[in-house]
Amino acid sequence: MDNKHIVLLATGSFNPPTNMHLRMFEIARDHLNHLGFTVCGGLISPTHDLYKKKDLAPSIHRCAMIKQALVALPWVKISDWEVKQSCWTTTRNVLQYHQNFHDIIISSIRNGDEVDTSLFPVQFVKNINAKDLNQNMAINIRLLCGADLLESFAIPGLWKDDDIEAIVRDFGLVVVSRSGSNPHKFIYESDILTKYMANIIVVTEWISNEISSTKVRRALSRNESVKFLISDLVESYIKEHGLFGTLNK
Ligand SMILES: Nc1ncnc2c1ncn2[C@@H]1O[C@H](COP(=O)(O)OP(=O)(O)OP(=O)(O)O)[C@@H](O)[C@H]1O
Ligand SMILES: O=C(O)c1ccc[n+]([C@@H]2O[C@H](COP(=O)([O-])O)[C@@H](O)[C@H]2O)c1
Repeated sequence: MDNKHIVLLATGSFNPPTNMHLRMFEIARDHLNHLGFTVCGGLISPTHDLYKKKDLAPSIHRCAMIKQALVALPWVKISDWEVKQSCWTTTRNVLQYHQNFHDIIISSIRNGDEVDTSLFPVQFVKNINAKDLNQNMAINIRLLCGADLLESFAIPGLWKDDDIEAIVRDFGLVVVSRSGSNPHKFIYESDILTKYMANIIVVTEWISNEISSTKVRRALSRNESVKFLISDLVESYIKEHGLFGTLNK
C-alpha cells in the first residue's frame, strides 16, 4: 500500500482555538509536501467534555469556535465524532475511527459506489485522481501534535504504553516543535518512539512563540487584547457568549 496520502488529525481541548493551532497545520503540510507526501486534508477533533481539564468550555462552544477559526483554513475540517461519544475516548480510538472511515470512503470510490462528497475531508477530491485509486492508494491518518503533547507520553499513568505503541506504529506522528521542547531528544530517550522513529516526522517551528490557549483565556478574563492571537471571528463568538470570564466586560 502506498502511504503517501496523508490526512492530519489534531486532538486537544482547543479551549479556545488559537492562531497557533492553525499555523501548526500549515507548517506541517508545507513540511510534508517537501518530503514528497500529499496532504489530502486536516481534521480537528476536540476532546470530550468529560476529559479532565481545568476551565474546559462545553464542547458545543469549542466546536463552534473551531468552525469560526477554520474559516481562515478551509482545507481543515472539524470532526465532532469524539465529542459526541458517551464518554471520553482515547486518542488511539479517535485515530482508528477516522482511519476506518477513510478506508470505507476509498473502497466505495474504487467500487464506483455513490459517495456523499460532503463527508470528504477537505481537499480529498482535488488531490486524488482515478489513476491513484486504481493503484494501491491508501489514506493514512496521522496524529498532528505539538511537542508538549508528545512529551505528555512520559507523564506516569497518563497514556497506556500499548496505545502509544499503536499510535506510532499504525498511524504515525507529525510533531511541531514548541518553545522549550526538544522532540528529537525526547524520541531518543524513549524506546518505543525510537523503535518507530521512521513514523515520526518532526517539524521545526523556527518562528517559535509562546501562544497557548491558557494565556489567551487569562488575557480574556483580564479584558486584555487577544487580537492576532485568535481570529476575530473566534473573539466575537467568545464575547457574544461571555466565555472565559468575558461576561459584561
Ligand atoms: N504554540 C504552539 N506550538 C506548537 N504546537 C501547539 C501550540 N499551541 C498548541 N499546540 C498543539 O495543538 C494541539 C492542541 O493543543 P491544546 O488545545 O492543548 O492547546 P494549548 O494551547 O496547549 O492549550 P492549553 O494552554 O489550554 O493547555 C496540541 O497538540 C498542542 O501541542
Ligand atoms: O489516549 C490517551 O490515553 C490520552 C491520554 C492523555 C491525553 N489524550 C488526549 O490528548 C489531548 C490533550 O489535550 P490538551 O488540551 O490537554 O493538551 C486530548 O485530546 C486528550 O484526549 C489522550
